[in-house]
Amino acid sequence: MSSIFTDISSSWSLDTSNLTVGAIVAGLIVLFKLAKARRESQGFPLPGPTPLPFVGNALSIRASEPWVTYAEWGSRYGDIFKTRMLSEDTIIIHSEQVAKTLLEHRSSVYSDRPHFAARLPYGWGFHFAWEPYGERWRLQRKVFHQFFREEAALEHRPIQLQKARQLVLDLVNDPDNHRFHIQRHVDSIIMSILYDYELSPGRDHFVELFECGATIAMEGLLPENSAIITTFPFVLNLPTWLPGSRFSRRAALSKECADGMVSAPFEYSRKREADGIASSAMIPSFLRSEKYAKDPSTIQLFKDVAASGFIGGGETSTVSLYSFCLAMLQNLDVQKRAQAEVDEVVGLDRLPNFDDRPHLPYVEAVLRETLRLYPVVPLAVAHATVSDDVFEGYFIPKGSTVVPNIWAMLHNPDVYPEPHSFKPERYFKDGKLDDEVSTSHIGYGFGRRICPGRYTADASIWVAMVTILSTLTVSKALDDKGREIDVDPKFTCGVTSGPLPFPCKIVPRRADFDAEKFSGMMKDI
Ligand code: HEM
Repeated sequence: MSSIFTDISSSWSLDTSNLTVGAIVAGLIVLFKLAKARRESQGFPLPGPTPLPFVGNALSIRASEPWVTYAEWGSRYGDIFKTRMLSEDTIIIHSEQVAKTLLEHRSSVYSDRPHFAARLPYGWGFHFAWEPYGERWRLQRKVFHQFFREEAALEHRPIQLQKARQLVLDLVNDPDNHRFHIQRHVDSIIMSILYDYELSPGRDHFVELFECGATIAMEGLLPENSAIITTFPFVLNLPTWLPGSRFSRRAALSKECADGMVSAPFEYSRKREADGIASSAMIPSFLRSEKYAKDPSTIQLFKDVAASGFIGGGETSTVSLYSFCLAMLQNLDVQKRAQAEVDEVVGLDRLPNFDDRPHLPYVEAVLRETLRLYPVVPLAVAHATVSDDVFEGYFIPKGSTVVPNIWAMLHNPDVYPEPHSFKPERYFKDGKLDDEVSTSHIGYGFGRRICPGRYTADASIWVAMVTILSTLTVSKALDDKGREIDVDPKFTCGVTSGPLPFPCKIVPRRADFDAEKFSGMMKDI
């Protein structure tokens, strides 16, 4: 009897607790829906292409140039719209004006980064481009700023000048490997500034480490792969021997490379410092500061920031210079006019330097047009919101991924008539450079996340360009019958985009301009 009673009472109490739990859950759902409805009633949902079940809009996006698809959608749906990749929504900003309003004027809301599920498993916690908006990011940016802000970047000029001249010498000696020399030139600048490290001849082992880390990590950080990893996080934990375990295998390899690239060049600087070799580069300067250089968390901070600098600055500046070569090859008239300006201002007996810059407006316009026609980071780095927002009646929820389509902004025919043509003249009004026209600096992004390496990038690219213009001619390569090979450029697609290797001929502009004469001219630095 008592056991029956106990059974009944326990089953009754079970029912009661079931009911209670059910009521709480139902109450929570109602509350959640009410809260969501209240939030959403603050504004309308954003327009955008209708997503298909499961895949969203993924199948309609041009895989090799997603920014072109987004530009077409921008013309249809307006300056801000929403698209969906698998289960992830992304807000695309189509116009510069909206980008400035949201990412700059409301930067306290729009300066976060989306959560990339691949970031930590791929070993990329070090890179502050993907660090969430918060105290750690602020510290990283502050450290970086000390060495790369506008005035500090002036200190890099002797290195940039010397490396630009070395680049020309390398191109004279070995023109066929132009892509390699451009990349090496950019890497050598950034490694000098960060670690006071001179690249070894040929392939350099630190650079190889960075390349290995970046190549694998970029795969994981690509939006489509990131969407797969976010939607099916278990793919990162599959045993590496299982078929289909590609993501977990790549993550393990990526982490190994990332750990190496953060530590190895730092240890190189540490050893040189211990050997008493003085340098004003970023890491050696840090190692000399008694106050900070013994604290493990500060050491890690500097290691991470320096590696972020190499990753942020290597590929981007290389791609810009390579795009410049492509533009010169395809626009010989522009190249001739820029060369004539350099000859007139600099003369034929010396090489250009930074003091010449204000006197070379056409070269300046060539630089702007290169960064406009070939934006290196066409979709910037995605921003994210830290709180709900309403913009022109549209509701933008907290945690939204927000992507400025820099490519669309720089190809807007209302601002840049004939946007697909290379026309430096567009920046002139009444014979003078007109700063009103130029918004090509938006290639460096927006607001609190704007590229902190932009002053260094701008100076590195300018001095390399002007040194090439003063000494070399870039033109179409010839086939074995002596006919010019036309170039139909193809572009890479990732976080950065730039020309795939193309044939080209690089020759000294004057017959007497050989490596020996050139080496002599380099001595005026
Ligand atoms: C042509 C050259 C370059 C271009 C076009 C470029 C472009 C960009 C863009 C579009 C962003 C994202 C901005 C945003 O989120 O709105 C960015 C971020 C960044 N760039 Fe650059 N960049 C260049 C060169 C450099 C150089 C030389 C360095 C280092 C010396 C560098 C370091 C960084 C870093 C660390 C970030 C992350 C900033 C953050 O999230 O707070 N970049 N860059």
